[in-house]
Amino acid sequence: MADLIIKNAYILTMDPEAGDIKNGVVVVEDGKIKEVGTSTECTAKKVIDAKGSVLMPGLVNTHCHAGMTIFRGYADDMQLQDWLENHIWPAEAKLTDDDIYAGTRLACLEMIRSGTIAFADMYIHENRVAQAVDEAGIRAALSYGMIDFGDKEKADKELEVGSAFVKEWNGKAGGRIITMYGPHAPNTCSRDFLIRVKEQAVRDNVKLHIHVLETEAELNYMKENFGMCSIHFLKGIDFWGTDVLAAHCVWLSDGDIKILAEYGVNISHNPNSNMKLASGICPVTKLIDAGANVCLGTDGCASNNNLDMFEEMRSAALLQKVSVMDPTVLPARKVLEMATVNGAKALGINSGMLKEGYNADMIIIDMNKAHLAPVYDVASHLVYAASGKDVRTTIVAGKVLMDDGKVLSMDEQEVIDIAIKASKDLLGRIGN
Ligand SMILES: C[C@H]1O[C@@H](n2cnc3c(O)ncnc32)[C@H](O)[C@@H]1O
Ligand SMILES: [Zn+2]
Repeated sequence: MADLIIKNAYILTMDPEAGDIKNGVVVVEDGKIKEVGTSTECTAKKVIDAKGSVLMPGLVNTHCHAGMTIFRGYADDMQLQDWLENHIWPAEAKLTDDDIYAGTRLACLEMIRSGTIAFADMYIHENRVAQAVDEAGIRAALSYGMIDFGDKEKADKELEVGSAFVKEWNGKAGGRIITMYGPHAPNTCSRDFLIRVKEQAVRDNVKLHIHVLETEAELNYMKENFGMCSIHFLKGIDFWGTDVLAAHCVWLSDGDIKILAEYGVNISHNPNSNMKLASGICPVTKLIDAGANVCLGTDGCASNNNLDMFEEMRSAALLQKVSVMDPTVLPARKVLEMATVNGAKALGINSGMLKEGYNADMIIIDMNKAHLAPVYDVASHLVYAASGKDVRTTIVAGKVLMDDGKVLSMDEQEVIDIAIKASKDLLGRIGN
Protein backbone atom coordinates (compact mmCIF):
# COMPACT_ATOMS: atom_id res chain seq x y z
CA MET A 1 0.00 0.00 0.00
CA ALA A 2 1.26 3.51 -0.85
CA ASP A 3 1.56 6.17 1.83
CA LEU A 4 -0.38 8.91 0.06
CA ILE A 5 -2.45 9.44 -3.08
CA ILE A 6 -3.53 12.87 -4.33
CA LYS A 7 -6.28 12.63 -6.93
CA ASN A 8 -8.45 14.84 -9.16
CA ALA A 9 -5.82 17.63 -9.24
CA TYR A 10 -4.74 19.89 -12.05
CA ILE A 11 -1.07 18.90 -11.92
CA LEU A 12 1.59 21.37 -12.93
CA THR A 13 4.41 18.83 -13.04
CA MET A 14 7.16 21.29 -14.16
CA ASP A 15 8.51 18.23 -15.99
CA PRO A 16 8.95 19.32 -19.62
CA GLU A 17 8.23 15.77 -20.84
CA ALA A 18 4.95 15.37 -18.92
CA GLY A 19 3.65 18.96 -19.00
CA ASP A 20 0.41 19.72 -17.16
CA ILE A 21 -2.03 16.92 -16.36
CA LYS A 22 -5.76 17.52 -15.91
CA ASN A 23 -7.57 15.35 -13.33
CA GLY A 24 -4.24 13.82 -12.39
CA VAL A 25 -3.03 11.46 -9.72
CA VAL A 26 0.22 11.40 -7.75
CA VAL A 27 1.22 8.39 -5.66
CA VAL A 28 3.75 8.74 -2.82
CA GLU A 29 5.75 6.01 -1.10
CA ASP A 30 8.70 6.29 1.31
CA GLY A 31 8.97 10.05 0.85
CA LYS A 32 9.31 9.80 -2.94
CA ILE A 33 6.97 10.16 -5.88
CA LYS A 34 6.09 6.67 -7.09
CA GLU A 35 3.72 7.54 -9.90
CA VAL A 36 2.35 10.58 -11.76
CA GLY A 37 -0.54 10.06 -14.16
CA THR A 38 -4.27 10.10 -14.69
CA SER A 39 -5.19 6.91 -12.81
CA THR A 40 -3.61 4.34 -10.51
CA GLU A 41 -4.13 0.81 -9.32
CA CYS A 42 -2.63 1.70 -5.93
CA THR A 43 -4.41 2.12 -2.64
CA ALA A 44 -2.95 4.35 0.09
CA LYS A 45 -3.03 5.05 3.82
CA LYS A 46 -4.14 8.61 3.07
CA VAL A 47 -6.05 9.95 0.06
CA ILE A 48 -6.39 13.67 -0.66
CA ASP A 49 -9.09 14.77 -3.09
CA ALA A 50 -7.67 17.88 -4.78
CA LYS A 51 -10.69 18.65 -6.98
CA GLY A 52 -10.68 22.32 -7.98
CA SER A 53 -7.06 22.68 -6.87
CA VAL A 54 -3.63 22.81 -8.44
CA LEU A 55 -0.93 20.37 -7.36
CA MET A 56 2.61 21.53 -8.08
CA PRO A 57 6.18 21.15 -6.80
CA GLY A 58 6.70 23.16 -3.62
CA LEU A 59 8.67 26.40 -3.90
CA VAL A 60 12.39 26.66 -3.12
CA ASN A 61 13.59 29.80 -1.32
CA THR A 62 17.28 30.03 -2.24
CA HIS A 63 18.35 32.91 -0.01
CA CYS A 64 17.12 33.42 3.53
CA HIS A 65 18.25 34.32 7.03
CA ALA A 66 15.38 32.52 8.75
CA GLY A 67 16.30 33.61 12.28
CA MET A 68 15.84 37.24 11.19
CA THR A 69 12.08 36.74 11.22
CA ILE A 70 12.42 37.98 14.80
CA PHE A 71 13.39 41.38 13.26
CA ARG A 72 10.33 41.70 10.99
CA GLY A 73 9.58 45.44 10.91
CA TYR A 74 12.38 46.26 13.35
CA ALA A 75 14.40 48.56 11.04
CA ASP A 76 12.73 49.71 7.82
CA ASP A 77 13.25 52.39 5.19
CA MET A 78 17.02 52.76 5.49
CA GLN A 79 20.14 52.56 3.32
CA LEU A 80 21.55 49.03 3.37
CA GLN A 81 24.84 50.03 5.01
CA ASP A 82 23.07 52.03 7.74
CA TRP A 83 20.46 49.26 8.19
CA LEU A 84 23.08 46.53 8.55
CA GLU A 85 25.88 48.30 10.43
CA ASN A 86 23.89 50.58 12.76
CA HIS A 87 20.74 48.54 13.39
CA ILE A 88 20.85 44.85 12.43
CA TRP A 89 24.41 43.93 13.45
CA PRO A 90 24.17 45.65 16.88
CA ALA A 91 20.84 43.89 17.48
CA GLU A 92 22.24 40.54 16.32
CA ALA A 93 25.02 40.92 18.89
CA LYS A 94 22.27 40.72 21.56
CA LEU A 95 20.50 37.69 20.09
CA THR A 96 20.55 34.48 22.08
CA ASP A 97 20.45 31.08 20.45
CA ASP A 98 16.89 30.71 21.84
CA ASP A 99 15.89 33.88 19.95
CA ILE A 100 17.23 32.40 16.74
CA TYR A 101 15.43 29.13 17.41
CA ALA A 102 12.19 31.08 18.01
CA GLY A 103 12.70 33.22 14.88
CA THR A 104 13.48 30.19 12.73
CA ARG A 105 10.44 28.27 13.97
CA LEU A 106 8.33 31.28 13.02
CA ALA A 107 10.03 31.35 9.60
CA CYS A 108 9.40 27.62 9.07
CA LEU A 109 5.76 28.09 10.01
CA GLU A 110 5.39 30.98 7.55
CA MET A 111 7.16 29.03 4.79
CA ILE A 112 5.08 25.88 5.30
CA ARG A 113 1.93 28.03 5.24
CA SER A 114 2.96 29.79 2.02
CA GLY A 115 4.11 26.74 0.04
CA THR A 116 7.88 26.71 0.48
CA ILE A 117 9.28 23.18 0.81
CA ALA A 118 12.99 24.05 1.07
CA PHE A 119 15.17 27.04 1.81
CA ALA A 120 18.85 28.01 1.77
CA ASP A 121 19.89 29.74 4.96
CA MET A 122 22.93 31.68 6.13
CA TYR A 123 22.95 32.84 9.73
CA ILE A 124 24.48 32.67 13.22
CA HIS A 125 23.76 30.05 15.94
CA GLU A 126 22.99 27.82 12.96
CA ASN A 127 22.77 24.68 15.09
CA ARG A 128 19.52 26.08 16.55
CA VAL A 129 18.31 26.83 13.00
CA ALA A 130 18.98 23.17 12.18
CA GLN A 131 17.06 22.04 15.28
CA ALA A 132 14.05 24.14 14.23
CA VAL A 133 14.17 22.78 10.66
CA ASP A 134 14.47 19.20 11.91
CA GLU A 135 11.37 19.61 14.11
CA ALA A 136 9.27 21.57 11.57
CA GLY A 137 9.68 18.90 8.86
CA ILE A 138 10.77 21.33 6.14
CA ARG A 139 13.88 20.82 3.96
CA ALA A 140 16.89 23.19 4.10
CA ALA A 141 20.45 23.87 2.95
CA LEU A 142 22.00 25.51 6.01
CA SER A 143 25.19 27.48 6.44
CA TYR A 144 26.83 29.33 9.30
CA GLY A 145 27.38 32.93 8.08
CA MET A 146 31.08 33.74 8.41
CA ILE A 147 32.74 37.17 8.45
CA ASP A 148 36.43 37.79 9.24
CA PHE A 149 36.89 41.49 8.30
CA GLY A 150 40.56 40.66 7.58
CA ASP A 151 41.27 39.50 11.15
CA LYS A 152 43.27 36.22 11.02
CA GLU A 153 42.23 35.10 14.50
CA LYS A 154 38.56 35.72 13.70
CA ALA A 155 38.98 33.88 10.40
CA ASP A 156 40.32 30.78 12.19
CA LYS A 157 37.42 30.82 14.64
CA GLU A 158 34.77 31.40 11.98
CA LEU A 159 36.05 28.53 9.85
CA GLU A 160 36.14 26.28 12.89
CA VAL A 161 32.47 27.03 13.70
CA GLY A 162 31.40 26.72 10.04
CA SER A 163 33.26 23.46 9.67
CA ALA A 164 31.91 21.96 12.91
CA PHE A 165 28.40 22.83 11.76
CA VAL A 166 28.92 21.06 8.42
CA LYS A 167 30.26 17.96 10.15
CA GLU A 168 27.43 17.83 12.67
CA TRP A 169 24.44 18.50 10.42
CA ASN A 170 25.15 17.44 6.83
CA GLY A 171 22.58 14.83 5.77
CA LYS A 172 20.70 14.94 9.09
CA ALA A 173 16.91 14.91 9.66
CA GLY A 174 16.60 11.92 7.33
CA GLY A 175 18.47 13.82 4.61
CA ARG A 176 16.19 16.88 4.80
CA ILE A 177 19.09 19.00 6.07
CA ILE A 178 22.14 19.54 3.91
CA THR A 179 24.86 22.03 4.77
CA MET A 180 26.89 24.66 2.96
CA TYR A 181 29.73 27.04 3.79
CA GLY A 182 28.51 30.62 4.12
CA PRO A 183 31.22 33.27 3.70
CA HIS A 184 29.19 36.48 4.00
CA ALA A 185 30.46 38.59 1.05
CA PRO A 186 33.65 39.57 -0.80
CA ASN A 187 33.75 42.95 1.00
CA THR A 188 33.37 41.48 4.52
CA CYS A 189 35.63 38.43 4.08
CA SER A 190 39.34 38.65 3.27
CA ARG A 191 40.85 37.13 0.12
CA ASP A 192 42.80 34.64 2.18
CA PHE A 193 39.75 33.59 4.12
CA LEU A 194 37.64 33.10 0.97
CA ILE A 195 40.38 30.86 -0.46
CA ARG A 196 40.48 28.76 2.72
CA VAL A 197 36.68 28.46 2.86
CA LYS A 198 36.47 27.33 -0.76
CA GLU A 199 39.19 24.72 -0.20
CA GLN A 200 37.41 23.43 2.91
CA ALA A 201 34.08 23.23 1.07
CA VAL A 202 35.69 21.21 -1.74
CA ARG A 203 37.31 18.88 0.84
CA ASP A 204 33.97 18.41 2.62
CA ASN A 205 32.08 18.06 -0.67
CA VAL A 206 29.51 20.73 0.24
CA LYS A 207 28.37 23.85 -1.58
CA LEU A 208 28.98 27.54 -0.81
CA HIS A 209 26.45 30.33 -0.22
CA ILE A 210 27.62 33.97 -0.49
CA HIS A 211 26.24 37.51 -1.03
CA VAL A 212 27.74 39.02 -4.18
CA LEU A 213 27.45 42.53 -5.62
CA GLU A 214 24.27 43.38 -3.78
CA THR A 215 25.24 47.06 -3.64
CA GLU A 216 27.12 49.64 -5.64
CA ALA A 217 29.13 50.26 -2.44
CA GLU A 218 30.53 46.70 -2.68
CA LEU A 219 31.44 47.24 -6.32
CA ASN A 220 33.27 50.48 -5.46
CA TYR A 221 35.03 48.88 -2.47
CA MET A 222 36.29 45.98 -4.58
CA LYS A 223 37.49 48.28 -7.36
CA GLU A 224 39.29 50.55 -4.88
CA ASN A 225 40.91 47.70 -2.94
CA PHE A 226 41.55 45.10 -5.64
CA GLY A 227 41.24 47.01 -8.91
CA MET A 228 38.41 44.75 -10.08
CA CYS A 229 34.79 43.83 -9.31
CA SER A 230 33.75 40.91 -7.09
CA ILE A 231 33.03 38.60 -10.05
CA HIS A 232 36.56 38.93 -11.48
CA PHE A 233 38.05 38.85 -7.98
CA LEU A 234 36.29 35.56 -7.16
CA LYS A 235 37.28 34.16 -10.54
CA GLY A 236 40.89 35.03 -9.71
CA ILE A 237 40.82 32.88 -6.57
CA ASP A 238 39.08 29.90 -8.28
CA PHE A 239 35.97 30.43 -6.20
CA TRP A 240 33.35 30.07 -8.94
CA GLY A 241 31.72 26.78 -9.89
CA THR A 242 28.41 24.92 -9.97
CA ASP A 243 28.86 24.48 -6.21
CA VAL A 244 28.32 28.21 -5.56
CA LEU A 245 25.01 29.89 -4.71
CA ALA A 246 25.50 33.65 -5.17
CA ALA A 247 22.79 35.86 -3.70
CA HIS A 248 21.72 39.15 -5.33
CA CYS A 249 24.26 39.73 -8.17
CA VAL A 250 22.77 43.15 -8.88
CA TRP A 251 25.77 45.16 -10.08
CA LEU A 252 26.92 43.00 -13.01
CA SER A 253 28.61 44.03 -16.24
CA ASP A 254 28.04 42.04 -19.44
CA GLY A 255 31.48 40.49 -18.89
CA ASP A 256 30.47 39.40 -15.35
CA ILE A 257 27.32 37.75 -16.71
CA LYS A 258 29.43 35.69 -19.12
CA ILE A 259 31.68 34.52 -16.28
CA LEU A 260 28.76 33.50 -14.04
CA ALA A 261 27.13 31.55 -16.89
CA GLU A 262 30.41 29.95 -17.98
CA TYR A 263 31.14 28.65 -14.46
CA GLY A 264 27.58 27.43 -13.89
CA VAL A 265 27.12 29.62 -10.81
CA ASN A 266 23.62 29.53 -9.27
CA ILE A 267 22.22 33.04 -8.84
CA SER A 268 19.57 33.76 -6.22
CA HIS A 269 17.50 36.75 -7.30
CA ASN A 270 15.80 38.56 -4.38
CA PRO A 271 13.59 41.21 -5.99
CA ASN A 272 11.63 42.37 -2.93
CA SER A 273 14.70 42.81 -0.73
CA ASN A 274 16.53 44.56 -3.57
CA MET A 275 13.61 46.95 -4.06
CA LYS A 276 13.09 47.63 -0.34
CA LEU A 277 16.77 48.39 0.26
CA ALA A 278 17.00 50.15 -3.13
CA SER A 279 20.00 47.98 -3.98
CA GLY A 280 19.23 47.94 -7.70
CA ILE A 281 17.90 45.42 -10.23
CA CYS A 282 19.55 42.10 -11.02
CA PRO A 283 19.85 41.65 -14.82
CA VAL A 284 17.87 38.40 -14.73
CA THR A 285 16.94 38.39 -18.41
CA LYS A 286 20.54 38.78 -19.53
CA LEU A 287 21.67 36.07 -17.08
CA ILE A 288 19.04 33.62 -18.35
CA ASP A 289 19.86 34.45 -21.98
CA ALA A 290 23.52 33.73 -21.19
CA GLY A 291 22.53 30.29 -19.82
CA ALA A 292 22.96 30.94 -16.07
CA ASN A 293 20.82 29.12 -13.48
CA VAL A 294 18.74 31.88 -11.88
CA CYS A 295 16.51 31.03 -8.93
CA LEU A 296 14.54 33.07 -6.37
CA GLY A 297 14.92 34.01 -2.71
CA THR A 298 13.26 36.24 -0.16
CA ASP A 299 16.35 37.28 1.84
CA GLY A 300 15.72 37.79 5.57
CA CYS A 301 12.48 39.08 7.00
CA ALA A 302 14.08 42.39 8.02
CA SER A 303 14.49 43.37 4.38
CA ASN A 304 11.37 41.97 2.72
CA ASN A 305 9.29 41.73 5.16
CA ASN A 306 7.76 38.31 4.60
CA LEU A 307 8.83 34.92 3.25
CA ASP A 308 6.08 34.50 0.67
CA MET A 309 7.66 33.09 -2.49
CA PHE A 310 4.47 33.79 -4.49
CA GLU A 311 5.10 37.51 -3.91
CA GLU A 312 8.70 36.99 -4.96
CA MET A 313 7.59 35.35 -8.24
CA ARG A 314 5.24 38.22 -9.06
CA SER A 315 7.86 40.85 -8.20
CA ALA A 316 10.54 39.09 -10.24
CA ALA A 317 8.34 39.11 -13.34
CA LEU A 318 7.12 42.69 -12.96
CA LEU A 319 10.49 44.17 -12.04
CA GLN A 320 12.25 42.59 -15.00
CA LYS A 321 9.58 43.75 -17.45
CA VAL A 322 9.77 47.37 -16.35
CA SER A 323 13.54 47.35 -16.04
CA VAL A 324 14.08 46.31 -19.66
CA MET A 325 10.84 48.00 -20.80
CA ASP A 326 9.62 44.79 -22.43
CA PRO A 327 6.48 42.97 -21.18
CA THR A 328 7.44 39.77 -23.01
CA VAL A 329 10.45 39.00 -20.81
CA LEU A 330 10.24 36.57 -17.89
CA PRO A 331 6.81 35.05 -18.66
CA ALA A 332 4.91 33.19 -15.93
CA ARG A 333 6.19 29.68 -16.77
CA LYS A 334 9.80 30.88 -16.69
CA VAL A 335 9.26 32.43 -13.25
CA LEU A 336 7.69 29.20 -11.97
CA GLU A 337 10.75 27.37 -13.24
CA MET A 338 13.00 29.75 -11.28
CA ALA A 339 11.05 29.09 -8.07
CA THR A 340 10.97 25.29 -8.47
CA VAL A 341 13.31 23.50 -10.91
CA ASN A 342 16.12 26.07 -10.82
CA GLY A 343 15.96 26.45 -7.03
CA ALA A 344 16.18 22.69 -6.51
CA LYS A 345 19.15 22.54 -8.90
CA ALA A 346 20.92 25.32 -6.97
CA LEU A 347 20.52 23.44 -3.68
CA GLY A 348 21.35 20.08 -5.27
CA ILE A 349 18.12 18.45 -4.11
CA ASN A 350 15.96 16.05 -6.08
CA SER A 351 12.85 18.24 -5.85
CA GLY A 352 11.31 20.95 -8.07
CA MET A 353 9.39 18.58 -10.39
CA LEU A 354 6.58 16.11 -9.91
CA LYS A 355 8.17 13.09 -11.50
CA GLU A 356 8.72 9.45 -10.57
CA GLY A 357 11.68 9.06 -8.18
CA TYR A 358 11.72 12.72 -7.11
CA ASN A 359 11.20 13.84 -3.51
CA ALA A 360 7.52 14.10 -2.65
CA ASP A 361 7.84 17.84 -1.95
CA MET A 362 4.64 19.42 -3.22
CA ILE A 363 1.86 21.87 -2.55
CA ILE A 364 -1.85 22.13 -3.25
CA ILE A 365 -3.31 25.52 -4.13
CA ASP A 366 -6.99 26.20 -3.69
CA MET A 367 -8.26 27.82 -6.90
CA ASN A 368 -11.84 28.31 -5.70
CA LYS A 369 -11.25 31.94 -4.74
CA ALA A 370 -12.63 35.21 -6.09
CA HIS A 371 -9.18 36.49 -7.03
CA LEU A 372 -8.39 33.24 -8.92
CA ALA A 373 -11.48 33.04 -11.13
CA PRO A 374 -11.93 32.49 -14.00
CA VAL A 375 -8.96 30.38 -15.13
CA TYR A 376 -7.51 30.65 -18.64
CA ASP A 377 -3.94 29.78 -17.71
CA VAL A 378 -2.99 28.21 -14.39
CA ALA A 379 0.63 29.44 -14.58
CA SER A 380 -0.58 33.02 -15.03
CA HIS A 381 -2.70 32.83 -11.87
CA LEU A 382 0.09 31.31 -9.79
CA VAL A 383 2.52 34.10 -10.68
CA TYR A 384 0.29 37.15 -11.12
CA ALA A 385 -2.82 36.57 -9.00
CA ALA A 386 -2.17 34.03 -6.23
CA SER A 387 -0.39 34.49 -2.91
CA GLY A 388 1.01 32.14 -0.27
CA LYS A 389 -2.34 32.40 1.53
CA ASP A 390 -3.92 30.30 -1.23
CA VAL A 391 -1.80 27.25 -0.35
CA ARG A 392 -3.98 24.70 1.44
CA THR A 393 -1.61 21.73 1.73
CA THR A 394 2.18 21.43 1.98
CA ILE A 395 3.98 18.09 1.75
CA VAL A 396 7.72 17.53 2.34
CA ALA A 397 9.39 14.14 1.90
CA GLY A 398 5.93 12.62 1.63
CA LYS A 399 4.85 13.97 5.01
CA VAL A 400 1.85 16.29 5.14
CA LEU A 401 3.05 19.34 7.10
CA MET A 402 -0.08 21.40 6.44
CA ASP A 403 -3.37 19.64 5.67
CA ASP A 404 -6.16 21.76 4.22
CA GLY A 405 -4.98 24.86 6.10
CA LYS A 406 -4.04 23.16 9.37
CA VAL A 407 -0.34 23.00 10.19
CA LEU A 408 0.39 19.57 11.65
CA SER A 409 4.12 19.68 12.35
CA MET A 410 4.10 22.55 14.83
CA ASP A 411 1.81 24.19 17.37
CA GLU A 412 1.09 27.37 15.45
CA GLN A 413 -0.08 29.57 18.33
CA GLU A 414 2.82 28.49 20.53
CA VAL A 415 5.34 29.34 17.80
CA ILE A 416 3.83 32.83 17.35
CA ASP A 417 3.57 33.51 21.11
CA ILE A 418 7.18 32.47 21.80
CA ALA A 419 8.51 34.62 18.92
CA ILE A 420 6.58 37.66 20.19
CA LYS A 421 7.91 37.12 23.71
CA ALA A 422 11.48 36.71 22.39
CA SER A 423 11.18 39.97 20.43
CA LYS A 424 9.98 41.86 23.54
CA ASP A 425 12.83 40.49 25.68
CA LEU A 426 15.28 41.35 22.90
CA LEU A 427 14.03 44.94 22.72
CA GLY A 428 14.63 45.18 26.47
CA ARG A 429 18.23 44.03 26.02
CA ILE A 430 18.84 46.35 23.07
CA GLY A 431 17.44 49.22 25.13
CA ASN A 432 14.97 50.63 22.53
C1 LIG B 1 24.57 36.32 7.82
C2 LIG B 1 24.62 37.80 7.97
O1 LIG B 1 24.07 38.41 6.84
C3 LIG B 1 23.35 39.55 7.23
N1 LIG B 1 22.42 39.99 6.21
C4 LIG B 1 21.10 39.87 6.20
N2 LIG B 1 20.59 40.41 5.09
C5 LIG B 1 21.62 40.88 4.40
C6 LIG B 1 21.75 41.57 3.18
O2 LIG B 1 20.69 41.88 2.44
N3 LIG B 1 22.97 41.91 2.77
C7 LIG B 1 24.06 41.62 3.50
N4 LIG B 1 24.00 40.99 4.68
C8 LIG B 1 22.80 40.63 5.11
C9 LIG B 1 22.71 39.12 8.50
O3 LIG B 1 22.26 40.20 9.26
C10 LIG B 1 23.83 38.32 9.16
O4 LIG B 1 24.65 39.14 9.94
ZN1 LIG C 1 21.04 38.02 2.59
